[in-house]
Amino acid sequence: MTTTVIKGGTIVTADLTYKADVKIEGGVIVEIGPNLSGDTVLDAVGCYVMPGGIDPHVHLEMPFMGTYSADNFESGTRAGLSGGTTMVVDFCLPGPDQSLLDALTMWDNKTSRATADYSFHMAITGWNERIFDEMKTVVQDKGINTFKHFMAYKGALMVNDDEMFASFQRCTELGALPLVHAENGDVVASMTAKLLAEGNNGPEAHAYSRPPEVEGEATNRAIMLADMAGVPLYVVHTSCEQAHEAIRRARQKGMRVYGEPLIQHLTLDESEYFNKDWDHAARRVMSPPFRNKQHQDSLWAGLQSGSLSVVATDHCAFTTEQKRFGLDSFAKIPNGTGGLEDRMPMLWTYGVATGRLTMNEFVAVTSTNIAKILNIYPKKGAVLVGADADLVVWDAKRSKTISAKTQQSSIDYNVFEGKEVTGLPRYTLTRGYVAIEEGAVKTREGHGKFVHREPFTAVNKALSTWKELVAPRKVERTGIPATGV
Ligand SMILES: NC(=O)NCCC(=O)O
Ligand SMILES: [Zn+2]
Ligand SMILES: [Zn+2]
Repeated sequence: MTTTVIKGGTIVTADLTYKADVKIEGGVIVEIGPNLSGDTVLDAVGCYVMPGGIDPHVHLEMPFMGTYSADNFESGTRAGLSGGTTMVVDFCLPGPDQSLLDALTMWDNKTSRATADYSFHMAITGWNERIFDEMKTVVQDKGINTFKHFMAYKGALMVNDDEMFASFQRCTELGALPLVHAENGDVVASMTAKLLAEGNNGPEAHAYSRPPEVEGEATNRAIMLADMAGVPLYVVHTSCEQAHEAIRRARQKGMRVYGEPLIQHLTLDESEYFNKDWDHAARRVMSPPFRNKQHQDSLWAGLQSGSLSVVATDHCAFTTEQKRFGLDSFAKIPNGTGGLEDRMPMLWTYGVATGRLTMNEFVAVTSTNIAKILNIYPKKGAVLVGADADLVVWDAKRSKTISAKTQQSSIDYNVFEGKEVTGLPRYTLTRGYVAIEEGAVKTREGHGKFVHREPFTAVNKALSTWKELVAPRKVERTGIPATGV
């Protein structure tokens, strides 16, 4: 078997920075040390060698709001690799009354052209005995240990508290981790109707219909339900202080709750919605919406202090033409933005280069933390012997101006258009294959493989042991007074 050596670089992991070469054979790391040699040598002098990024929140070819998100598993994973992301996790969304397993077959069928590894979260969009039963198959046979719950999108993907609580309890039994999109869907529906009735139909009203309180309330509710079910919780796209506060408080009380801010919320603010150009504003419509600077500061602080764990993208890209479905009503603008290609360079530029994050924290929040949360560490998220050679050779001096004209995503704009980023891959390797080389795209369609994820043991077991210890117990009494005396 041929070998590849990444030579002369500085390895940066979530907890270490040191000079060493990395030798790869058969798609995995086989040796780390000085003066290694191999059949192919990749020059990493002056660069950092880091675990490839993992984006745990993407929607490729997602059926949503009467259309499909524009990037598929080929263009989406190609965009990811181009920016240093070597694995994505998409969401399998069963339709009303659809079997989870049938939905999974549909999602499997979308992936044949994936250029990087991927996995799925399974969405729970209703509740019945079949879902209860199939969750076990999903976890034990299909390699999926995460279940997503939408607390918003009333009349579509949304589940109610009783359904969500039942699913959380099932997650406890199965060693699975529930995820929530935390916005109060009833309140959003009511505010949307009011805004439209008052003639507020532009994209800016999307933000008015989903204030931070809507997110804070739902985040807190989900945390309380998870605590009562005795299960950890992962909150996707945490965008504001109210939601962050709920997560912070829960973590201080010892609860295992993970928060995931998006690169968009960290770097773009609500002023985008007041742009006079309808297309500009509509292209940035996503849920939750962009917030103000105070909320952004809160998210950065969360990443620094560890109360927030992961930076994702929620990549769900719609073309301008698709966004125009909502010309007469913001409620019909497909929700979602792109970001897969830009997450790592944007976070490096606005995080590491500004001193807000260390390089090791960068690796933690783009790769290692989520690998641990998803139970795929150290196969992914690590530079260790035996780990998959999903690696990025990061050139902190390489720069570019983000532009839709040169991006990999198939849409016709980029929400980060015009931003100067410094810090880009020199090479991106997916299981040892060099897919990106000095900006040249050499991705291989069909190279990407499904990443099987085993159920959780440690945290779920600890929580259920504790729950059992403090479970309600009937007090056996003697000398009970006779009735009627
Ligand atoms: N976030 C968004 O606006 N679109 C994608 C679906 C979701 O994650 O809520
Ligand atoms: Zn969402
Ligand atoms: Zn999403």
